[in-house]
Amino acid sequence: MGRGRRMKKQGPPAPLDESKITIYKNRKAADGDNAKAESGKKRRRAEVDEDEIEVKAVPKKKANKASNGKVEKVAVTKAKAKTNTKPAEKKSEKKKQVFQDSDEEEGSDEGTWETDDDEMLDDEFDDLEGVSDGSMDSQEDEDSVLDSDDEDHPRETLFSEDEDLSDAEEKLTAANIEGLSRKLDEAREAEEEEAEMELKESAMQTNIAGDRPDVFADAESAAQAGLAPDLQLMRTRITDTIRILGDLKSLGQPGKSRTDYVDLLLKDICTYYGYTPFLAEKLFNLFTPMEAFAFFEANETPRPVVIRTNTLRTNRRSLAQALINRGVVLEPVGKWSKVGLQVFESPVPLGATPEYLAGHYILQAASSFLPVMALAPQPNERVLDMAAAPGGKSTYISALMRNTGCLIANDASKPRAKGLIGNIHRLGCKNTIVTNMDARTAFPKAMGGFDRVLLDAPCTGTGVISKDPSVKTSKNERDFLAIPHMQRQLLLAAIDSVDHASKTGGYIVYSTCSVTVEENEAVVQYILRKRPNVKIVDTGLGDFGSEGMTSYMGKQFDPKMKMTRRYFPHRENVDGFYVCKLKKFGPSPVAKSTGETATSGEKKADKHAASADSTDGEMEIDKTPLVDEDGEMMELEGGAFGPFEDDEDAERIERAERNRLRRKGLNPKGVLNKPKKEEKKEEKKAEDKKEKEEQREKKVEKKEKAEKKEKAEKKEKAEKKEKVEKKEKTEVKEVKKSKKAGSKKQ
Ligand SMILES: C[S@@+](CC[C@H](N)C(=O)[O-])C[C@H]1O[C@@H](n2cnc3c(N)ncnc32)[C@H](O)[C@@H]1O
Repeated sequence: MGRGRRMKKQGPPAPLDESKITIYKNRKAADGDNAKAESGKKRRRAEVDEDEIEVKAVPKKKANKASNGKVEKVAVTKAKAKTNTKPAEKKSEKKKQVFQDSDEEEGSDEGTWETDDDEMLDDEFDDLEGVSDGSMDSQEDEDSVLDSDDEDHPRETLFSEDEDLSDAEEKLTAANIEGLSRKLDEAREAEEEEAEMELKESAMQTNIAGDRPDVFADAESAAQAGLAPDLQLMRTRITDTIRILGDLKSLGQPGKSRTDYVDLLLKDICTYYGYTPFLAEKLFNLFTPMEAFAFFEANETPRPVVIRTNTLRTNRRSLAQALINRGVVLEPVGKWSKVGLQVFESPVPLGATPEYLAGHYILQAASSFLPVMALAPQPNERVLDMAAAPGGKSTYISALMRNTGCLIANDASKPRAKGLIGNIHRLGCKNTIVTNMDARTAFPKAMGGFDRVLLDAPCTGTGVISKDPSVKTSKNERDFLAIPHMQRQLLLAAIDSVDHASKTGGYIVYSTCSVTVEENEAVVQYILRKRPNVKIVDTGLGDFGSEGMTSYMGKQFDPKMKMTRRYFPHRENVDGFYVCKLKKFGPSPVAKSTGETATSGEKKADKHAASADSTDGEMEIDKTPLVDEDGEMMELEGGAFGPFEDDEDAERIERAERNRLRRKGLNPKGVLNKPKKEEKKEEKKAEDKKEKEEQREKKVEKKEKAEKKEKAEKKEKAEKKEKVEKKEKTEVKEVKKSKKAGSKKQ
């Protein structure tokens, strides 16, 4: 799992600039060499002291030999060979067994491990405290993660009391300062050298040294040649175009506008990375050209493998110790979490170890810890996880609640709900009830009054393209209308299911694994308008991640949108994610037609509001100004940003559908009307069929009745006949008897 060794530590990034991109490329080019060099290096291994958990550095081979009695061959994934490797080829680098998807796995039942509960729980709750304190890790030098120089960074400290490697690695002592600075100098020199080489190389390829690069001529000649695109040249053109866009005045061709360059860049991005023009543009618009490039690049590499310690069964130190004993190379995921472990290398499949089967951990992307940390569920609360399968977040919630109170883990998909049940059993969550309902209509009708609700909404998945590259081509205009529509309905139901008077909570966390504004800030903006009884509050996730957007493409959002958090693969080296925390401070508004007032009982009001809003969107909103807990007027409308109306949505969806058909070369009228005619025909057919069936049923009934009657008549006849025969027989007998008696007398 050499690739794991190359993985960047998860944490805030260094600022992006052009040189960063060059470095990025160099790093890739150098990966091959580095990987080789590294395989020869000493590897991290550990031995665990009986009393104290200590991780000691042992040469890899030696450690393996010690544990297995022979030298194990440690798989080293080949680093990407060249910077110009086609992304599709890069992806063919299949994940190893160790990357098994926890979604699929239904675990065995509870294990028999006994752990020190207090210790585990303290560990976990320290974590939350740390989060709300806002103490976040700063970006750590990649080298500090990848290199395990035994002398400079004694591994004893890895899982020592504070459970954090980074502290130990960052600590300078008189003894190691010289070694450390020499190492840094060497690394910088090597990097500079490589950057220079790279520049020379790319200048040679395009003959642009010192000139205004003519990327258009380059593209044209490539098109004229009629050959398959040269990906190496295309990549160079992409970086050149980005460079030109950064200084159009001095680098741009006369007569060419910014739009011309952006169009060319988007075209190249579509070809190079394999996106549809629609999605490429949508994602490109989120960033500066240079950052967009970094984002598209990051989508081509897998994120680090992370496991979450299940504190209901063990603690992170014990788990790390057990896995290290199996030859797994790992380290804490970062200061921001005390339950996450980043796995660099594993000779055993992580989804099949005895610890896994005993429910000591779950394979879970680091970013998906964040919504649960923001939710901060407390022991003895009533919590709802609206879209819970396969249960990564539900099981974490349950652990934070220390298996007390009650967690409703709901999912609309039955097969996925089965996987959820499996994980809940394996991880030993005893405070959890699984339900299988459409949350849009089920909550709060079926259940309400929760202290906290998590809505980890179904989304387009633009944050997890590295895991599911099909998103690049499968998500269209229609999806970006229909999915946000569903997200809004779900979020309204989530809000209405919360008890605003909860003594401990009253919070809703909304999250998606998508980076688009339509699914994130725009959804939140919509519900702020529809539910003036909620406000955005701090997620408690500190500085990790970036602020939510307060404006986008000329639209303004609520200024508090800044408090929501965004995470990106190229910035934090985690899956793309969005987290928003809301506080409900009053009952949900009610429909005026009912004459019900907001004071007539919150649960009743919420229930009504949800059913009205979630189903038909016809509800009238009580616009009575609301003040927040501090007596301040709420900012509700989010400036110039227009409302999202359901009717408008329907129209947009129809328009998108018409465009889709036109693009396919079909006549929308013909196609869209056809189903209506066919629908009528079908309806008629169905009616006829039903009628026929009814007639047939009647016939059968009649027949059955006739048969019954006939049977009864036959029976009656037979009985009568029998009676007559019996009577005749007795008469004959009597006659005979009397005859006999007469003859005796004579
Ligand atoms: C992003 S996934 C949830 C992942 C989950 N929170 C976890 O951490 O494992 C979204 C889930 O929403 C479910 N879903 C989709 N529509 C739903 C609805 N109307 N009501 C409830 N669940 C829904 C899907 O079946 C899917 O499992």
